[in-house]
This record gives sequence, structure tokens and C-alpha cells, in this order.
Amino acid sequence: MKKVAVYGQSYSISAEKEIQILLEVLEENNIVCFIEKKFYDLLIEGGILDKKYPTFSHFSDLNSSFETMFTLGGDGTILRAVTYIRDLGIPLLGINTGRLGFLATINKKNIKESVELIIRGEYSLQERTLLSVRTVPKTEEFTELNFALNEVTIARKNTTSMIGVTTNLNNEYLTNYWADGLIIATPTGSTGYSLSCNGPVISPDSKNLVITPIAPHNLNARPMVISDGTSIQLEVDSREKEFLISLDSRITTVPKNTNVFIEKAAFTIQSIIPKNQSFLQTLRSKLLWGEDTRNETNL
Ligand SMILES: NC(=O)c1ccc[n+]([C@@H]2O[C@H](COP(=O)([O-])OP(=O)(O)OC[C@H]3O[C@@H](n4cnc5c(N)ncnc54)[C@H](O)[C@@H]3O)[C@@H](O)[C@H]2O)c1
Ligand SMILES: Nc1ncnc2c1ncn2[C@@H]1O[C@H](COP(=O)(O)OP(=O)(O)OP(=O)(O)O)[C@@H](O)[C@H]1O
Repeated sequence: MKKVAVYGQSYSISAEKEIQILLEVLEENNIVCFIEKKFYDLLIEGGILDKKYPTFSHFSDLNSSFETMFTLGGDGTILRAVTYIRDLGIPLLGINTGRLGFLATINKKNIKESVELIIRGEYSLQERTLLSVRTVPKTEEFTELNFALNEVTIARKNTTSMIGVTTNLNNEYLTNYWADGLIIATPTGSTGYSLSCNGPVISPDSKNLVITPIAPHNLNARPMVISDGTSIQLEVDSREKEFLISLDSRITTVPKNTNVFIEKAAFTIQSIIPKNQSFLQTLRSKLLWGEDTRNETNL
């Protein structure tokens, strides 16, 4: 491993020690490290860095010669890191200095061991599907960043009334959901917002998506798992003039006559799974799946 990128959010430095440990390990292994510019400026301002580092500010500053992107933060940081990687195929590894860290799987207590494991190549890659979104009329915000790793959410705005989301799959009418909104989630996002709306857990290597209504007002609107080769068309009926579309943590308002077209993105994200970790382990440890006093404590 010769060159990596490091990304963290530039709100506040919540992980000084962890950042220094990561940079030390990379230095010890003679790995060139490029740091995201806003994060770098925050670290310089905070006196965290003892030397200068090359920086990157945008997707166009990166290329496939970067062998890994390390993130320092929680899941939201991972979701934002994806906007720098896009279709470059740079494998992503999250060091969890946030709260849950479902996607950011490296425990901040063993950064050195985990990063050395990665440097020795003791990991596998988990390919993760993304969604791409197109609207008619066009939505400015989706010109460049029109993809999501977790989910695309359609939600009501400034109204207590439900919205109606007319849903077609491959141009065939499915139903009109009367709800607070509708989530189209990837397997990765199935354990995010969709899970909170009673959606199923989908293993990361499944070639599926899930359509999960948000608080639907009927007893028969259930989450529906579909093939990830499906093209999804949505139209919204609302008493308000606008509704919300969010792609992961990025949210925007669109006029109510906006038609939304969602399908699997043309590229995937590679997430690094260290040899001593797995999706099932994360499910058990982070979402306490199967936690039951009757089960052996061999988690
Ligand atoms: N009620 C909810 O559960 C709810 C509501 C809104 C958004 N979200 C999720 O939060 C994501 C944005 O993350 P954020 O950190 O910017 O917001 P945030 O800080 O509000 O995170 C929401 C929680 O969801 C967890 N999370 C995010 N992605 C996950 C995933 N793929 N699997 C399991 N847990 C996941 C985060 O760790 C965090 O604990 C959205 O993509 C959506 O999936 C959840
Ligand atoms: N909007 C914000 N305002 C202030 N600080 C923020 C904001 N978003 C993130 N942060 C800081 O950045 C850290 C990383 O945020 P991130 O969204 O990645 O993770 P998290 O929400 O803390 O954890 P997780 O998403 O895993 O539950 C947070 O712990 C918080 O300290």
C-alpha cells in the first residue's frame, strides 16, 4: 500500500487521539496520506498535525491510484465520503469515532492493529450497490450528486397531511402509498431508516432493493423486497406545493409535480471488511440481533 486518502467531517475535532494514531501508523508504513482539505484545515487550526500533508477537495482530485480511503467519524461520515469516491473504486474503511458506527466498523480502540491488518492485505471487499435518481423536471442538486448508498427517501414537507406516492415498477402500476413518505433502500440502507420503518434486513450481497413506506395509514402496505434491476417511478400527490427528497444525508425540496425515477447506480462502492469482522457480527454487536438471555453469550 503506497497512497491513501483520509476524510473526516469538519464540524469539530471529536477524535484527536485517533487521528494521530492513524497518521502515525500510515507514516510508519511509509504510506503517503492525502487529507480532505476542510478536515486538514481544522486539524492544522487545532494544532493536531506536526507536519504538512497533501490535500484533496473534490472527487476530481482523486483517482484509482489511491488504494484506500480511511474515514474518521460515524456512519454519516461514510455516507459523505462516498461523494468523493463515486465510481473511482477506491475501497472505503471507516474508523468509528461516532455514535453507532454500523458502517464505520473499525473500533477506535484498536486502530493500529486494524490498519496494520489492512496494510498486510488481511481483508475482503464487500461490493455495495448504490441508487441513482433522476427527476422530471430536473433538480439542480441532483446534477452531480444523484446517487445514494443507503436510500432515497420521499417525504412530506410543511404539512401534517399524508402524501400519496404513486409507485410504478418497470412502468407497471404497483400502488399509491398514503403515508408520511416512502423509502427506497439498498441492502446497505436496509439497516438504516428503512429498518426503523419496519423494513427487513437485507444482506449486503443480495441483489435486491426494498420499498418501505413511512407510517402508512393502512394495514396492508408492507415493505416490499424487489430485484435491484427494477426501475422505479414515483409521483407525489400532496396538499402542499412541495415535498422532500433525500439521498442519504443530503435533502432537497422539489415542486410537487416532480416525477422521480430511481434505479441501481452504474457503479458500486467497495467497503473493506477486515478478516476478523463480518456483516453478521456487526448485526449482532451493533443492532443486538438475536440478543436474548436464552441465547448462549457466544456473540
Ligand atoms: N428514524 C431513523 O432511523 C432515521 C431517520 C433518518 C435517517 N436515518 C438514517 O440516517 C442516515 C444518515 O446518517 P447520518 O449519520 O447522517 O444521520 P444520523 O446521525 O441521524 O444517523 C442516523 C442513525 O442511523 C445510523 N445509520 C446510518 N446509516 C446506517 C446503515 N446503513 N445501517 C445501520 N445504521 C445506519 C447512524 O449510525 C445513526 O445512528 C440516513 O441515510 C438514514 O438511513 C435514520
Ligand atoms: N450536523 C452536525 N453538527 C455538529 N457536529 C456534527 C454534525 N454531524 C456530525 N457531527 C460530528 O461529527 C461526528 C461524526 O458524525 P457522523 O454523522 O459521521 O456520526 P454519528 O452520527 O456521530 O454516528 P453514527 O452516524 O455512526 O450514529 C459526530 O459524532 C459529531 O461529533
